[in-house]
Amino acid sequence: MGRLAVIGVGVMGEALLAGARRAGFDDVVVADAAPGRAEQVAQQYDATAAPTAEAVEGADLVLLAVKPQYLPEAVQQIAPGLSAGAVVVSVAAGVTTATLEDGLGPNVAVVRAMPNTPALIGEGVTAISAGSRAGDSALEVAEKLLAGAGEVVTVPESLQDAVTAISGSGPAYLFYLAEAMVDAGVGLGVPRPTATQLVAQTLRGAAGLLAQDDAHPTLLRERVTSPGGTTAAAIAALDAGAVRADVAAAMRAAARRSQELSGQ
Ligand SMILES: NC(=O)C1=CN([C@@H]2O[C@H](COP(=O)(O)OP(=O)(O)OC[C@H]3O[C@@H](n4cnc5c(N)ncnc54)[C@H](O)[C@@H]3O)[C@@H](O)[C@H]2O)C=CC1
Ligand SMILES: O=C(O)[C@@H]1CCC=N1
Repeated sequence: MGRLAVIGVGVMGEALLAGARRAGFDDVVVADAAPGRAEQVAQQYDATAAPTAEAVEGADLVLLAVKPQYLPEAVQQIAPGLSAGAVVVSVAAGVTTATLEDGLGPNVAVVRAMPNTPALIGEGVTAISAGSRAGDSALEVAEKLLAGAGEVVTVPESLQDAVTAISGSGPAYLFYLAEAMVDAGVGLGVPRPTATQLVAQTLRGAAGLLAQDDAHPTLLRERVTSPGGTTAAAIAALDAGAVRADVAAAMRAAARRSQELSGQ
C-alpha cells in the first residue's frame, strides 16, 4: 500500500487516519501545526510524527486535512518534498483540484474528497472527484484509503459543492434536529437523559430502516403515520412551518458557501 502521510490531524484527519489503519495502511506519517498534536496522534495510531514539510518525503499517498483557510500554507510547505507520482487527496471544502494542482506542481495526481464525521466510527460516506492528472489508479488508491472510514462514491467535481451540502455538512443537520427533539421532549416533561436516549435510538433505528434495500423515505414515513393520528398532526405542523423549504434553503446556503470558499 505504500507510505501514507496525513497533513492535519484534527477532527477529520484523525477520523480518516483511524479508517486508514482499519483499511490496512501500516506505514503512516502524521503532521500537525498544533504543538504536540502530531506526536499524540502518532502514539495513539502507531504512526510516526514529523514536521509538515518532511512528512510527505517518500510518501506515495498524502491526505491533506487542514482547514481551507490554512491550505495554501500547507500546500507551500509540502510541494517541494512530494515524490513524483504521489497521489494527494484533499478533503478541504470548496478547494478545487485546479487550485491544488497549481500549488502542488505537475508531478502529482490530485483527488478532491468530501467525507463526513461518521467516518470516526467507520460509518462515513465520502464523495471523491479526480483532478486533471488523476487516472483510475489514483482514484482507486484514494478509494482504498477512504473506504476504511465508510462508503465511497465518485462524482464529477462540478457536484462537489452539492455533495458538501448533502453529506459533508449533513450530520450537523441531524444533530440540530436531535437537539430540537430532546429540548421539546424535556418541554413535554421527559427527563433530559431519557429524552436523549429516546432521540438517539430513534435516529439510529430510522437510519437503519432507511439503509435497507429499496427503502424509500416517503413510504417509511407513511408507515408511521396513522390516519387521524399523532404523526399526521406532527407532520401538518412541520408543513405549516415550511420546514421542507427551510431544509432546501439551508442546503443551498451550504453549497453557496462551498462555492465561495473556492474563490478565496
Ligand atoms: N469537520 C467536518 O465535518 C468536515 C471537514 N472537512 C474538511 O476537513 C478539513 C479539516 O477540518 P477539521 O478536521 O474539521 O479541522 P480541524 O481544525 O479539526 O483540523 C485541522 C488540523 O490541521 C492542522 N493544521 C493547520 N495547518 C497545518 C499545516 N500547515 N500543517 C499541518 N497541520 C496543519 C491544525 O492544527 C488542525 O489540527 C477542512 O478543510 C474541512 O473543510 C470535510 C468534510 C467534513
Ligand atoms: O463546515 C464545513 O465547512 C466543513 C465542510 C463540511 C463539513 N464541515
